[in-house]
Amino acid sequence: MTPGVRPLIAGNWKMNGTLRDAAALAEGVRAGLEQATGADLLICPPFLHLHVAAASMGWKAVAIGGQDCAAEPNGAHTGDVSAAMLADAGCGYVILGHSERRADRGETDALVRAKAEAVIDAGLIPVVCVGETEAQRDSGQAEAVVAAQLAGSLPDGFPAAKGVVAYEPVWAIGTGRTPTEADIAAMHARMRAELVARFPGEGETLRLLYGGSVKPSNAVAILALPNVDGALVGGASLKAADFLGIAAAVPA
Ligand SMILES: O=C(CO)COP(=O)(O)O
Repeated sequence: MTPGVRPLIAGNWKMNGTLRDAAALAEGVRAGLEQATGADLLICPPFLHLHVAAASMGWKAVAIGGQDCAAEPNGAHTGDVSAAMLADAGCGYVILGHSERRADRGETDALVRAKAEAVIDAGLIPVVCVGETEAQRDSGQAEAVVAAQLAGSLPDGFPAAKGVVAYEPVWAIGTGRTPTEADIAAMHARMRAELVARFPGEGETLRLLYGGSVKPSNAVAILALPNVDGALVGGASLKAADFLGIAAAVPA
């Protein structure tokens, strides 16, 4: 953790569940909130489940986020959802540039940057994801790849003091594999250095999340690492007890 920075535990529900499931999961998270945690909590349901999750949450105990948004503010963009629509639905955050979108939808750093600008314009906080593939790590390029993604994906107007960046190694997502603690710490130190150089005076307190096979059993060790200011959780965020168990790894 970074001294003086309040950690963020974020759940990315991806494309899972029904409306009923979303309401029950949000309710489960809300009901377990007495569990002590020193972290802010964020859940990111599918678009169609945002409203029911926000309503079930009581709209404020836990922040709500989208998993993506359009780069354009409105207009003739069939099938897209704007940042302003997400704000209207109760969102405070938007995940951008997740590796599944970079891989499945061909999202480039430039598109992620344009989306981040749209999110900032709508008054929301971007959660920008970066991370190397296994081949890139094996060939010793991991830090260079992540540094380039950061440079290309973050707009100059990135609200670094309150913005969020998530390091999610592609090969650790949904696989049960994680980098060593030393590798996570080294990557987060490199990212912090890049961010401080680009956003002096603000990059120091930007929340740097780790994501990729985080679960209650490894959360204490990962969240204790320097420059790890929270977690972006996929599979384990679909069970309220597991998500809250990860949040409980942050000392109250
Ligand atoms: O992609 C992730 C969060 O955005 C991580 O997913 P898992 O926690 O399922 O590995």
